Formats: sequence, C-alpha cells, structure tokens
Amino acid sequence: MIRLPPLPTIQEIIRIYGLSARKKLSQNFLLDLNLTRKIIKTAGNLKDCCVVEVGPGPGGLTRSILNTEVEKLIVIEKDGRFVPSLEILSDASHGRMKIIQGDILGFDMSDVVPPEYTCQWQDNTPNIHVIGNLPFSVSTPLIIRWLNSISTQSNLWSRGRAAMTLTFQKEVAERIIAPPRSEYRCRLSVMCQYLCNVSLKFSIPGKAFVPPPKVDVGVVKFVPRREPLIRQSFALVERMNRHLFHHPNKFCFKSLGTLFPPDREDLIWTMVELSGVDAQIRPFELTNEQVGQLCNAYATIIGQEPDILTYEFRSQKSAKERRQKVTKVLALEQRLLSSSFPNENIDSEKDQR
Ligand SMILES: C[S@@+](CC[C@H](N)C(=O)[O-])C[C@H]1O[C@@H](n2cnc3c(N)ncnc32)[C@H](O)[C@@H]1O
Repeated sequence: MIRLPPLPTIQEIIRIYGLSARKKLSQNFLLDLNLTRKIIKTAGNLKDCCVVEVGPGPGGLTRSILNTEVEKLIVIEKDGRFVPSLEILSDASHGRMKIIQGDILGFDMSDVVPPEYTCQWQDNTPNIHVIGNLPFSVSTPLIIRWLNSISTQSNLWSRGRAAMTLTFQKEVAERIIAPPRSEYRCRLSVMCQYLCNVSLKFSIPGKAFVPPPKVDVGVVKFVPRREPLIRQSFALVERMNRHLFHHPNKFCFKSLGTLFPPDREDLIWTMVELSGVDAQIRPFELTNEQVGQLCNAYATIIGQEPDILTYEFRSQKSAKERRQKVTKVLALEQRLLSSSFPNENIDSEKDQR
C-alpha cells in the first residue's frame, strides 16, 4: 500500500494557510481522520480505481483516499484558497492526484476520467467512484443532476455504473433511502431509488465537523441499477413525482388531479384504470413500482393527447384562489377522515424542490 510521506496535519494546514470556513460554500470540515477513513472504507475496495472527489477543501478525506491503493484521484474544488494545501497532497501522491479548481455543478466528469476505466452498463460497476463530503448548499440539486445523467448514461455515467459515496444532512439522507410508508418518504426517495440502489451507511454527529453544522450528517452509498425501476424519461418521472408528492398524505386521486385541467377530470380515472393503482392509496404509501405504473399510464395519455403535458396546475390559479381552495379542501378532509396517519405531520417537500 502506498503511504503518504510525513505531511503537516490538516489542522496545521488550516492554520498555515489561514483557511477559515466560508458559510456561503457550506464549508464544514471533517478533520477527524478516523471518520474520513471510515467514509472511504464504506466506498469499498478502491484498489486500481479512479476516484473523483467533490469539494476536497483542506484535504481530510483526500488523505484517506490517497492512503488506499487508488490509481488516480481527481479533486474538484470551487474555492481557490484550498489549492496550495491540496498541492502538498498532490506532490506527495506519486503522480496519482490531479486538482481541478471549478464548480461541480455543470462539470462533466467524463472529461477528466480516462476512457480506459470504462465498462459496459450491464457489466459490474467500473473502477470509478465518486466520493464527497458534499456542501449542503448544493447536495440536493447536485444529486438530482447526477440522477438525470445516470438515466441517460451521460456525464461520468457514460463510463458505466459508477458508484457514489456522499454525505448529506441526516434528514435528506433519511429521505433518500425512505421506503414506502416511511415518514420520510418523498419525491427524492423515488427519484433516487428508481435509478439506484441506495443505502445509509452510518451517521456522523454535527459536532464532528469544524465548524459544526446544526444538523447531523448521513453517509449514503448509491449504486446505479442495471435496469431502472421506471422506464420513462427522467423529466416525466420527475413531473409525476412532483405532482404526486404535492399532497403526500392525501388520497392519490387528489395529486393526480393536479396533472390535468379542471375540465378533464375524466383523465384521472383513465390514469387509475390504466395504472391499476388504487386511487385511495396515499402517495407516501406508493412503491417505486406503483409510481412506475402511474408514469406509464401518464405516458399513454400524453401519447394520445400531447397538449396535456403543457398543463401547469399552479399557473391556473392566483395565489389567493389557491390558498382559499387549500383551506376549504383541508377543512373538508378533516371532517371526512376519521383516522389519522403515521406521517400526517410530515414537513412539506418545499425545501427539496
Ligand atoms: C462540507 S465541505 C467539505 C470539505 C472537505 N471535503 C472535508 O471533508 O473536510 C464542502 C467543500 O465543497 C466545496 N464546494 C462548495 N461548493 C462547491 C461547488 N459548487 N463545486 C465544487 N466544490 C464546492 C467547498 O469549498 C468545501 O471545500
């Protein structure tokens, strides 16, 4: 195993370069090398792998990656202040590490991962891994972008089913892995799970970071599925989930109604018939497969009536009208529903969208 020569500690590097954390870039550093080692172990065997690390910062995780038998490490960091400290690691890496100063949002990782690491999609996962203690500010938009790339086998995923080991706010991690009926089940759960096998590996208390965020952190591993559970375009699946989880705890027909103009209520029942999904199930109870059945039914309807796709529920009413309607419906439902449900009080998914 290649060992790094003696280097200044991460704490010394932070002091030498005056690297105070920037809140705007969600900088919470992990300086405990036992924890960085644990994250890297979770990623699996990195021998002969090409790893892309997102947001290396002062380089805590980076050191642990370099201490494996990784063949190539590409780090992508937005904040140029970290480049000198990363160069210390790069110089000690026996030519294995490349530093890119840039923004990961919109970055095409296939430009920097050599083609020799490529595997066919149906093969085992390639020797490519994405690792990152992600900045909270970009973690959800980033994973949505990457899921889109997985669905089209583009960006890094033109090189095969590259796995990812990433950190998220604990609550976001819970949402990503939430099974049907979980209080955390939301559209992020379905979007992640229909394309990837996802697992929450362990949690890290917020106090382990410098400076400590107010929340704990979850380490999640994503392995792209050979076959997605839903065989429709990412845009269609995203649209369906956005509408379904508009009312996660109400009967499905209510959410489905938001897909169609008010004078086309008949299409709700066509959807129900085509999909075979019970209209009185609640969105948070739906399995990924059932969401897939709804997506297929919606695709059939759009195939017959393409104009339906341009219908935007929100644009049809003024905010005041919407508020009045929501209040009225809520009052009505309150009266109708005699029993309560496990996640009646779940937070809205607004923060995820
Ligand atoms: C939570 S810190 C993690 C730092 C380091 N990996 C660690 O574990 O100590 C997130 C890092 O991502 C960087 N970052 C923030 N937004 C970024 C972006 N859009 N592209 C690339 N890096 C970004 C920050 O500058 C910071 O270094």
